[in-house]
Amino acid sequence: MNSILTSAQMRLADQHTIEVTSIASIDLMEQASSAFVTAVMQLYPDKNTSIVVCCGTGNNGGDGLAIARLLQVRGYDAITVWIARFNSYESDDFAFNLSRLYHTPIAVTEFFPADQLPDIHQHVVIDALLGSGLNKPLEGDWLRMAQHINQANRQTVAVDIPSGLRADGAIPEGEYTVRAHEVVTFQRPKLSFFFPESANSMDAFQVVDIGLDEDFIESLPSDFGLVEAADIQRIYRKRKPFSHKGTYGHALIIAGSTDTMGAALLSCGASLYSGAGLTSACIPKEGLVALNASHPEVMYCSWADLPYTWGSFDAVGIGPGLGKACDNLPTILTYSSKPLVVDADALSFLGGKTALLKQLPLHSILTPHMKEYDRLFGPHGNWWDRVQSAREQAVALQAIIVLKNRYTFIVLPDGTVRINPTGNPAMASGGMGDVLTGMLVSFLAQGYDPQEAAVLACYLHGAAGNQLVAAGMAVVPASRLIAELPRAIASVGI
Ligand SMILES: NC(=O)C1=CN([C@@H]2O[C@H](COP(=O)(O)OP(=O)(O)OC[C@H]3O[C@@H](n4cnc5c(N)ncnc54)[C@H](O)[C@@H]3O)[C@@H](O)[C@H]2O)[C@H](O)CC1
Ligand SMILES: [K+]
Repeated sequence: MNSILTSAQMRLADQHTIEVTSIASIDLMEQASSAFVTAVMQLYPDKNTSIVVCCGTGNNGGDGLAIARLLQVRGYDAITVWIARFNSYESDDFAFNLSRLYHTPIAVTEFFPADQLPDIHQHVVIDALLGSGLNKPLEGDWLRMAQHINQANRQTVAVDIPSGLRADGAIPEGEYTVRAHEVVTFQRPKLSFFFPESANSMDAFQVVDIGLDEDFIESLPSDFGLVEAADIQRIYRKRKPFSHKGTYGHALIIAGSTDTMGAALLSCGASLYSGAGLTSACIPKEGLVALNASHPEVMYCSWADLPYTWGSFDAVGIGPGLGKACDNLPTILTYSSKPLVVDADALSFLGGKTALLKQLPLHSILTPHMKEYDRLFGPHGNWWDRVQSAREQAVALQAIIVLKNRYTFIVLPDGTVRINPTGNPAMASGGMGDVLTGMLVSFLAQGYDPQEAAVLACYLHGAAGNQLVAAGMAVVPASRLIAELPRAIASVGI
């Protein structure tokens, strides 16, 4: 897992690296700028590309000055530098890099107020106004400069973070920032990149290594970690050579109603294709023909039989398309001390029912999207607050909350958060959540503990979607994703 640091922790890592590896801070800036330039050269290989580097006077601006010089050294000869001199502050490394720049042919223009800014005719803008040192919203000259950059509508690449975007904490609605097509960020992604509100500030980001001490970074306590392929390799257990259906558990999906049988079928299919030894469906009888036609391997279990058969299931998921039958949830909760996967209609049913929520078996997995989450635990004005609330609820309920989005937040019972990086907009369509539920139940049935199952299911769900997009699909329907799951699993190990 790649821990994600707050801006204060990033500064610590910066200072630590300077002290322990005895690298001077100006040289660390040079390393960061060099890594940035390598990324820019890949984005814009044509050395005739005209570029304006807009610099503040702190270390983000210092990076900008070094980037301009290094680009010129590497053959880019249409470089212009603008400096936003909106106050008297300048960092030492900014000042040093400015003195270096005067030995180059690069044109430097300093702007005192921001109202004399010339039109931007360059092809690319490099945004080095403000970085992780941001401590208040953009206003006055800074705001005008950011507006000027955005109105020019050029290819914009931000250094470390779009100017005006905070690295962590709530992003207030309408907060103005430079809008970057690409952010080349140093050493670790910033937490705010994973929050939907950052979509107003950036299209994409890439992380470049600038040589900070990785051991130190990983030793810092962090509440947020980014799931990596290596985590999945560690969690995933290959199927055993002498094994049979009993080895991989029995999953039960309680789902579907006359009008919403598809949700049940998708969950059952996902359980089957994620490798559960057996999958049973507790669905209305009207769904049997469809179930047999779509997934003949899946068995049927009636509501009446549930009390007697309950003990034979290794894992149970409840909710997709369940409709009115959610009324049975309180009874179901009396059957089991095994963790449940609770999704969709079952989550809506639990909304406001605090006593019932507390009866959920320990380490149950709740899989709300934003609206379901707010229905469960009350409205939230922004994603930061929602995630903080999910951390409190996960601790209080000793549950795992899988808060679904472009980057799904997997909130663990100790209050820490794993951020899932896989998935893509081609997957944004109905039924995807039902598939995730089936996968979660399947991995639980196979003996993964709930935290492992949550990380594994979210990652492979997105990975399957990514594989289909890589194979040329612009849109990925949920039923197609199911068929891809075995291949996504195979990419981890057979
Ligand atoms: N992480 C690392 O190890 C490295 C980071 N580098 C770069 O350094 C910046 C952070 O630099 P810093 O000097 O701390 O802050 P900024 O340049 O972001 O800001 C300068 C200064 O501006 C003031 N300020 C903050 N917010 C506002 C505002 N809204 N309006 C006006 N003024 C504002 C405040 O006083 C700040 O101190 C990081 O992003 C990287 O780009 C290193 O170069 C390499 C190592
Ligand atoms: K910036």
